[in-house]
Amino acid sequence: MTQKNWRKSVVYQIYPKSFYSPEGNATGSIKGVTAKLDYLAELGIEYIWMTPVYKSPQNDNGYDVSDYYAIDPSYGTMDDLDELVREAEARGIGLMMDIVVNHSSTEHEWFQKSLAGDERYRDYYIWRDEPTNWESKFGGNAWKYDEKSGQYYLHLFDVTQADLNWENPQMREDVYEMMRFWREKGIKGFRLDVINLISKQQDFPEDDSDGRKFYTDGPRIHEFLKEMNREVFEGHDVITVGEMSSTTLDHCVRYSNPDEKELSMTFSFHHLKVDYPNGEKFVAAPFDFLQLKDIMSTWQEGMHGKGWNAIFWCNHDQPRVVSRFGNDTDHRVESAKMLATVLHGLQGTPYIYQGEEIGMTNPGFDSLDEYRDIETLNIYKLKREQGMSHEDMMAAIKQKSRDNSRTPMQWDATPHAGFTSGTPWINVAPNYTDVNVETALDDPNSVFYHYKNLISLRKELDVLTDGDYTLLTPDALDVWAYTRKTDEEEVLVVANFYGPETTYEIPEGFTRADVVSHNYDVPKLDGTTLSLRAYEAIMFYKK
Ligand SMILES: O=P(O)(O)OC[C@H]1O[C@H](O[C@H]2O[C@H](CO)[C@@H](O)[C@H](O)[C@H]2O)[C@H](O)[C@@H](O)[C@@H]1O
Repeated sequence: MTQKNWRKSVVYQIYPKSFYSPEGNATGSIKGVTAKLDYLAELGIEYIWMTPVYKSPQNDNGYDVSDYYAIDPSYGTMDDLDELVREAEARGIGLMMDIVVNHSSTEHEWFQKSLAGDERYRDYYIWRDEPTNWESKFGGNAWKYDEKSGQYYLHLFDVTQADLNWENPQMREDVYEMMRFWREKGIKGFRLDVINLISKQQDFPEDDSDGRKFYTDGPRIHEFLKEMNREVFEGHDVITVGEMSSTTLDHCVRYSNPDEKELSMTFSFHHLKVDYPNGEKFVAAPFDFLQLKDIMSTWQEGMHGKGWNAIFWCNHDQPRVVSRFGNDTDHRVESAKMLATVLHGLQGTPYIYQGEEIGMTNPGFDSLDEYRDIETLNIYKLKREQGMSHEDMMAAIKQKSRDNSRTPMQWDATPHAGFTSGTPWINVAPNYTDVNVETALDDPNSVFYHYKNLISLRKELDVLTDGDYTLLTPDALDVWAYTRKTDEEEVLVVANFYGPETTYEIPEGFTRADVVSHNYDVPKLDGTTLSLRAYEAIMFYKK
């Protein structure tokens, strides 16, 4: 696939644990992904990003890798992976692997040798005589004491996810060698987990906050990524996306500017914190629409001509977007299509998270027993100890838990949504009898076909790839309207983010005949006055 092509491509994210189990197991498998490739080809996506399937104790669902060269038996075998690569390639789909090298599992051989004081491996992790007050992103202090050596190791995530020491050149070379191994297997892309956290400030100071300023976009990050590019990517047909935790626009321009030779594109998360009052995730709260438009517009303008955004509403760490920024009760279909239109009109590479293309919703679990995620369970315990009530905490979890997106993919209306004939590892969302792939494929007006149209428009209309972005409605409390322009072409996207009907004066020159995507039958357009019904979204295109 050429450089030109990937900028017109759409990536589909698969969380294999919840995708499909043809074997009838509690968890999905690699064979389950292969079995559904025709469905993905029908949608029109060109890459699959598959979250980690390496050997792992699964404390953080595979983001705690204990062997980077082996497939976890719960997912199948290396032969299954090779088959998936081949079968995907036969359908014009490239497989992207998830590389988790900010940390490894404490069960990894490297950490076990480090723990034992092995001369080579001790320094593969970050050991200190004294801890700092840095906080783990999953709650509690980020350092764990080891009695044997009398030292502390750093874990920015779970205590079983020890941070690797990127200052050690031999460790870095081992990581690059592992990545080359996957590249040689025919992997067409790498998604790099929290990659902007790998370079820590080496004096490890105390903080007046949680410590993130001392390791986010850290002192040697660009040097490390340039080295990784030289050692693994350069001259090869692979695309790369860095997951950038709490990053800045300036850093993302550098990470993804082709001249810098670091990465193809970056994920940033600021637009998904517009429902975190005072930066607090675990509080139930409505989202701030003005802030959402402002943040996404800032990133559209700031990256244009300089870097490249990975654009997304959902992933395996986020609630379902139709429940979050749409309306998953009275207007599920309209609002799912509206959100798709707004995102797929933007510049960047769109990522669709499994089930988003059929408008899957948060499951609405009320009981803590139904949640599985390590972050959710850790934070519940911590916040309760700090005095938050069970009711407030459950309201927050119901809205924010990462498990909202991890319920099984809804394939059909049979028991467990056709995900497995066994008992799934996490409950299926109760609405699976209505919201499922089979129903969506049978309905020409479904959310699925709306996504399919948007994916094919990206391939057809160069302006969606190249055009600049202008926000037309910064202050409107309900409408998001923007244009994308090149010298030859122009796109106008207008969306009502709420239920009540509203009006918007569109720029001169667009007519009903220019509509290329719409979630209602006929636009209510009178001259330049557009009346927008609940969650109505229209994309106009003219040359
Ligand atoms: O919210 P941010 O600070 O901007 O960070 C972005 C996400 O980072 C983490 O996600 C990834 O790393 C975790 C550890 O490997 C893993 O559990 C997760 O599944 C990865 O996607 C964090 O856990 C997320 O909540 C943040 O959204």
